[in-house]
Amino acid sequence: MLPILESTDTRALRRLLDRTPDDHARIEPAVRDILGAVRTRGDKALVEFARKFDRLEGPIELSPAEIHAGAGDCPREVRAAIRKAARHIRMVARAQVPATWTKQVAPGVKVSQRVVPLERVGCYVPGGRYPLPSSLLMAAVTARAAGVPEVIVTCPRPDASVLAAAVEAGVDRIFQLGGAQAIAALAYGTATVPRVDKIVGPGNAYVALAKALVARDCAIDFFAGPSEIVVVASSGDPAWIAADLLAQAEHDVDARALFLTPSRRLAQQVARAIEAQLAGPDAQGTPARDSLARNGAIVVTRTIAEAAALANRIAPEHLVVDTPELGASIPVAGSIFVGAWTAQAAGDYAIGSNHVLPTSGAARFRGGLHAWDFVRVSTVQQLTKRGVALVGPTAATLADAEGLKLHAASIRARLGIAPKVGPVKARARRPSARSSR
Ligand SMILES: NC(=O)c1ccc[n+]([C@@H]2O[C@H](COP(=O)([O-])OP(=O)(O)OC[C@H]3O[C@@H](n4cnc5c(N)ncnc54)[C@H](O)[C@@H]3O)[C@@H](O)[C@H]2O)c1
Ligand SMILES: N[C@H](CO)Cc1c[nH]c[nH+]1
Ligand SMILES: [Zn+2]
Repeated sequence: MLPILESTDTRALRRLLDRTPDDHARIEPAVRDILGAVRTRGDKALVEFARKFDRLEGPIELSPAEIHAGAGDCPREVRAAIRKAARHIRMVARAQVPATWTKQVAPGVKVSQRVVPLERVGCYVPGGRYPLPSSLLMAAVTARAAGVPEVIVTCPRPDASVLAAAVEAGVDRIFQLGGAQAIAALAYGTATVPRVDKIVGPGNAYVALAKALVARDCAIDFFAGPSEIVVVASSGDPAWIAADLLAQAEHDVDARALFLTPSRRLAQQVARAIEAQLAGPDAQGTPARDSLARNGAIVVTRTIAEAAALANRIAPEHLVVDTPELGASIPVAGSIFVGAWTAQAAGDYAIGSNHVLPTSGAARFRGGLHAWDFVRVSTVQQLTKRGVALVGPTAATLADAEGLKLHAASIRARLGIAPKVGPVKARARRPSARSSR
């Protein structure tokens, strides 16, 4: 039975909150070794790791013919679902693309926002335990909606559904690579795998940590590791709450599922519902029981406000609440699911919102994958003679205040104030083409 903790039990609570489900320190040396090996030995190391961890047979890259043939093996109803989910994700992603605009700051002073897609992105698609075509759609459809011309996918074991999703999203190349080795290949490039501008997508602890370690050399989206869910509610159907918790626990033994409630009765009902559902056929052979035993809990709080404050401290990937007001009172979460009808797992697939989300507290500083992850937003500025006359003196005064005389001079030159010059030293005469003529 899932433990029911009291929020007044500060020791137990601290153990729960301080817990890092994906134990970075334990795996970091192995991840660093893999990154180093791929950096120095390229494809040779890639093939060794892919054979060792993912039983790769055949070449690393799938040909376009193999991709299309594989996609054709995907059942028709799954392909239709992929198409519909992609349509929703595309709709949301298109609405997210930042706008270009021009602002006349003052007469002759123009500032524009320019939005240019990244040139080549790498989407990591998990495939260790389950094939996740939905993760491919979330990353690649969004990249395409933002206008990225070259979209590359790595996936340790792409099955027919992943290949069908790749065709739907218009992916350019697929490499059968997983784990830290796939991340190293995308970040540094090898003879076979081209280096990308940015790596996006979720994965297990090895993948998420590898992304964090290459972030010095290659842009990444954010830390998107093992799944997390925090349900905060004082009312609701215990079986539905239990089902939402179990759904995320199903992903990984490192996944984390918590239920925070001021209602002791609901806490007990949810604990019983979890036990009943774990005994059912769908839960057999999944990591859900182990995941809950390691990282799951139900916490009975004194008030709903205390539960909300606790959730906010956790900064969960998925936050599920029973009312919109409660959702609004918890600003720190990757993605928020409101009301009993909003099955959180529907958002994993088909609502259109992105399921690639920050974990391990990364929701403190950002939300999920977004069209702006795939574009460069820069400003373009242009002054006329009148414009420089308007802003130039202000800029030059600030440059003087900073002691940056050459900054000031470069501006005043445009205001008709010639830069100060000193005596020019006579250069030693060297025989030159001109003097020898
Ligand atoms: N945060 C999000 O947005 C989000 C979305 C979807 C899935 N997820 C998470 O993605 C993860 C998917 O995990 P997965 O394992 O099924 O697939 P995965 O593709 O992420 O990881 C599989 C790879 O891990 C590597 N690996 C496994 N054991 C290793 C070891 N001992 N040493 C070195 N490398 C090793 C292998 O190379 C293998 O290819 C889950 O944790 C799930 O919760 C997160
Ligand atoms: N829940 C995952 C994000 O943590 C996304 C996913 C993909 N497939 C099923 N679920
Ligand atoms: Zn999920």
